[in-house]
Amino acid sequence: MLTLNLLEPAASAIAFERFLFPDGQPHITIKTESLPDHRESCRIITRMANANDVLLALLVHQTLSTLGFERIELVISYLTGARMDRVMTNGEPFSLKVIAGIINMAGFHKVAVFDPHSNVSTALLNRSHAIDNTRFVSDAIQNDQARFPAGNWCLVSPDAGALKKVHDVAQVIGAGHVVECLKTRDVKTGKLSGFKVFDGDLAGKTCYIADDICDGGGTFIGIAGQLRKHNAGRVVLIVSHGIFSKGFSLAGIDAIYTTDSFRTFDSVHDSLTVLPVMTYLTR
Ligand SMILES: O=P(O)(O)OC[C@H]1O[C@H](OP(=O)(O)OP(=O)(O)O)[C@H](O)[C@@H]1O
Repeated sequence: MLTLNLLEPAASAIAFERFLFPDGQPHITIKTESLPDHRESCRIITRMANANDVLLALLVHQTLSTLGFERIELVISYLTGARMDRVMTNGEPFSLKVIAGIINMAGFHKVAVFDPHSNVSTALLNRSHAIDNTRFVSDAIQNDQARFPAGNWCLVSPDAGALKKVHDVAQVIGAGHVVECLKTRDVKTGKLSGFKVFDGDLAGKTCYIADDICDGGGTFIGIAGQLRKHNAGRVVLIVSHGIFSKGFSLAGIDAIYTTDSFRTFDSVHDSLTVLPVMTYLTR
């Protein structure tokens, strides 16, 4: 399908130029000479890491629609607001509902979201589906084992939110052992506590923690500390969306695998491997 690729402009079949006006407003000019005469369907691929990304996708939709495209699909590598999938505390917004409402107004024919935080994203976005993290997690484990051959290994679910997804991944990739963990986040302060590992002696197994997002990394530092108490071997973090707001050095984590779904990485830290998200967005 004809694609306008905001993630990788050089690979975009529909050519464009994008820039910011001096007041910060995003803008785009589509090179109409790159468009076919027959304009039926097309797809926009983008990250929605902030409000300007959301606005730009809507501007692109409006432009393509004006240029004659009837079926316009949207592929989102990272969806801002996906973590605010409920009203956390009285007086706070249900951000995901607001953002989904804005995207819905554009009337995309189909919307795909890479590893959304929860199924509330696809429940709120019209005609949407999730692209799961199975292929990414599988690639990360293969990549890691090629570099550090591991005898025994297990998949780790760091908290209740990740549990179902980790079991789904384990089934597809044939992971025999899933370690279930818990943490508690005080939604008023963001403070983490109560890290628990519901398993016995891990006997030096390599532990692959799989989750959607690493923000500050507190979840994974806390769980890695507990895994070590259970005699874990290498502890490896596999997260679809790497924010790394407090850097890439996470105590107790030996290696990190992520994608460029949320951000690009100018220089890559020794322990960090970035797999291109584009590989997982289209089949
Ligand atoms: O790197 P960190 O700063 O620790 O944040 C990352 C964690 O936060 C998110 O879950 P969240 O704590 O929002 O819990 P939830 O699954 O209950 O929504 C995410 O799924 C990770 O588990």
